[in-house]
Amino acid sequence: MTTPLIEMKDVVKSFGRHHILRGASLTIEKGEVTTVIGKSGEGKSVLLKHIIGLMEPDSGQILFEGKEFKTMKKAERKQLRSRFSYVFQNTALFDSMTVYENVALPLKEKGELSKKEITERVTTRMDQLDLHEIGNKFPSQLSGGMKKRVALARALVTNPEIVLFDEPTTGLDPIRKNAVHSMISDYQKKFGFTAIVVSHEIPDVFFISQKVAMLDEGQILIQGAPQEIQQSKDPIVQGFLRGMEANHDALTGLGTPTQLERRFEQEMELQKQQESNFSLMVFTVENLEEINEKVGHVAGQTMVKNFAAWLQQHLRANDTCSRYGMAKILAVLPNTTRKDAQKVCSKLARAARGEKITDAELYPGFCFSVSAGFAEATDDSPIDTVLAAAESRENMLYAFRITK
Ligand SMILES: Nc1ncnc2c1ncn2[C@@H]1O[C@H](COP(=O)(O)OP(=O)(O)OP(=O)(O)O)[C@@H](O)[C@H]1O
Repeated sequence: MTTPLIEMKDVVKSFGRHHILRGASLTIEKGEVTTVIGKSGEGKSVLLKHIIGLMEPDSGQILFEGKEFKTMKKAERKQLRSRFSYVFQNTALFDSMTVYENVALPLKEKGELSKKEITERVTTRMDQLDLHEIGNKFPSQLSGGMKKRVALARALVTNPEIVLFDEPTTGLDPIRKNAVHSMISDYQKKFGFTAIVVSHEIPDVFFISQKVAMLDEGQILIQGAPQEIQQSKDPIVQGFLRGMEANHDALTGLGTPTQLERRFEQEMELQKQQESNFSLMVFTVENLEEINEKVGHVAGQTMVKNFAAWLQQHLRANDTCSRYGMAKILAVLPNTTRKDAQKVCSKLARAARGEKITDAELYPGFCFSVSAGFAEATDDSPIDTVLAAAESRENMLYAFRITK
C-alpha cells in the first residue's frame, strides 16, 4: 500500500470546555477530491485548519507523506505550506486591488519569481480560467460566480499540490453552484491537484468527489466512495443525508439519485411479484468538459438544465428521471422491455432533431453531444449492474448531436 498524502490520526481539539474534534481520523489520497460533510458547527473548518497547519491538535497526529507535521523543522513546515492553497468561504478578495493584482498577490508575497515571470504566470492562469477580459476590474464590479473564479485563479496561481475549499458555493444560485463544482472537477483534472472540499451541497458534491468523509460528534464516522456513503445503512449517515437532500435536484428540477434508487427498488419488487419488465435509460452529455472550456461552466450547466427540462417533457408520465452525475441523467422506465426502451430512445432522438433544446445554437460551430443507453433490469440485479449494461457499447446510442 502506498503512503497516503495526508493522514489525520485520532486528532483531538478543544477550545476551553468546547470539545470540537474528539479523535478524528481521515486519509487523503493524492490526486483525489475528498469532500468533508457534516452538520453545521461540527468542526469541518477546524479540521481543514489542522490540515493546512493553521491550528495544532491537542493530541493525535497529522502526517504528510508519512511524516508528522509536528516533528518538521521550521523551514520544512514552510516548504510544506507552500504546497497548499486555500479558497475561503467568502472568497476574501481584496476590494482595493484589481482582479489581476488579486491573482498576482500570492506570487508577489512568495517573492520567488521575477516581475516578468509573475506577469506570464498570472496571464496564463487568467486565460485558463477565462478571466483575461476582466483583469482591470475590481471585485465590487463582479458577480458572485466571477468572484469565485478569481478566488480560484488566485488559489491556483502558485501551482499548489493541495487545494482546500471551505464551502465554495455558499450564497450562489443552483446554476452557479453547479458551475463551481464542475470548475473544481475540471481544473482538478487539468492541473492534477489534490482537493479537500467542505460542503453542504448534497448530493451535488458527490458527483465530483472520489471520496466523502462525514464528521459527526468530533469523529470521522465514515469515509469512502460517494456510493458507499449513500448506500450506508448507518442510521446517523442516512438521517443526515435525508435531512440534507432536497426533494428535487436544484439545478434541473428532476428527482435526486436517492429517489431514483428507491424507484428502481420498487420496480424490482414489482418485477418479482408480477413478472413485469422495466428498463433503465442513461443520458450522458459527452462533451461537457469541452463546453465548459469553450463557453464557460455557467453556460455548460445551463445547457444541462435545459436538456433535462426537454427530456422531462418528452419522457412518458410514468417514467422517473433523475440527475445522477455532473453530466448524467438516469431514467427508470416501468413496463418497458429492452426493445421498447430502444424504441423510446430512437423516438427521443428523432424528436430532438431540429429542436432548440439548449442554447448550443448560440455558439457557432458548436455541438452539444448526448449519448443515450438502455438496458432491461433483470434477475434482482443492483442498479449499478443495470447502469453498467446501459452504458456498455452495444447498448449505447449517440442519440443527440445538436450542432448548428
Ligand atoms: N479559534 C476558535 N476559538 C474558539 N472556538 C472556535 C474557534 N474556531 C472554531 N471554533 C468553534 O468550533 C466549532 C466548530 O466550528 P467550525 O467552523 O469548524 O464548524 P463547521 O462544521 O465548519 O460549521 P459550518 O458548516 O457551519 O461552517 C464552532 O462551535 C466554533 O465556534
